[in-house]
Amino acid sequence: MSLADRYAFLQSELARLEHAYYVLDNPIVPDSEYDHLYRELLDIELAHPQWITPASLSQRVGGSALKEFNSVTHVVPMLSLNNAFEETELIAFDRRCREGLRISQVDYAGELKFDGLAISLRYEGGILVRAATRGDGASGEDVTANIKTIHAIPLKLIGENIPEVLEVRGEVFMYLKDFQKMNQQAAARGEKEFANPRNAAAGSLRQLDSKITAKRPLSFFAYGLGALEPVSWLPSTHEQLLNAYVKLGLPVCTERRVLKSVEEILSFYNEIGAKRDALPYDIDGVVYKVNSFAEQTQLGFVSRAPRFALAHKFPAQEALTI
Ligand SMILES: NC(=O)n1nc(-c2ccco2)nc1N
Repeated sequence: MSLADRYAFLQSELARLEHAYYVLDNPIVPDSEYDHLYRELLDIELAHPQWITPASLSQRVGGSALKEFNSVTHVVPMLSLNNAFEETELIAFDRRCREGLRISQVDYAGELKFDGLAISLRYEGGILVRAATRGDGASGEDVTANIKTIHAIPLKLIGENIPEVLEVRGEVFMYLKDFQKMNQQAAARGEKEFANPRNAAAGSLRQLDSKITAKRPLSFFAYGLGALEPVSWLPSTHEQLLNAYVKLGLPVCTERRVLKSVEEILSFYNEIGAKRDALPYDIDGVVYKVNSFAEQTQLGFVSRAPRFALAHKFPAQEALTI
């Protein structure tokens, strides 16, 4: 095998090992084996810097610190969700959808509402080229260098069905165990501790020096779509979109299912509410989205929030005395 072939093998093998560890939560090799291969990759790049591409795993830890964040316009606005707190609001939501669509039954995609930071990832030709915060929904901050440090986010999409342009929307968050460990280490060093995982994620993404972000245990779940070319790539439903994301190597939470009635919506809400304290990350509710994209388009948006989606919030968790 030539050195160039060895380099190509290392790139794909390290990406495969990362995907198994950070996306499937299923390590294939011990950390020492991963570190050994990674060091070999760095040695080859030292000898052949002209071979380095933006998708090389060595590019996860960026270069020098930024002076400021550039602004990014969201061609497809990043919308917020209308909130519901009471069962009556759910029933009204389902009725509005059925009446708006003039049908008697609507399928909803039910998923968790992660309590982190909404982010838009832009992939061109399957390569991660830009990442931006939600901002005011119309424009956000370019946090590409910081996002590239998150091992759960692939620098390169995998599989045969990769669209030319794909903007993946999702949430950057911190697992509770990683958050607690980070705070313990900060306390041991006499440094500031974060109040909660959401603040820790937000503070980590706001770093102008991505070397600091690289030290923070951030993760990501995909749950939405922004720009897409060609639009023919889009499957018919939200559920199928998330299944396609899994095939592209993106992390998608498995705690999701199609709900076919208000009764099923309520049992999903109650089931998640009952296991909320046992989840490995913070959530502040569940989200229902009309599953069919054709029906979503028919329902459209009111002001800044979609008519076709609703967040159903849980009561605020009593402050944990850590
Ligand atoms: N925060 C969160 O988990 N979200 N947020 C959305 C969303 C926001 C706008 C459209 O979809 N979906 C999920 N699961």
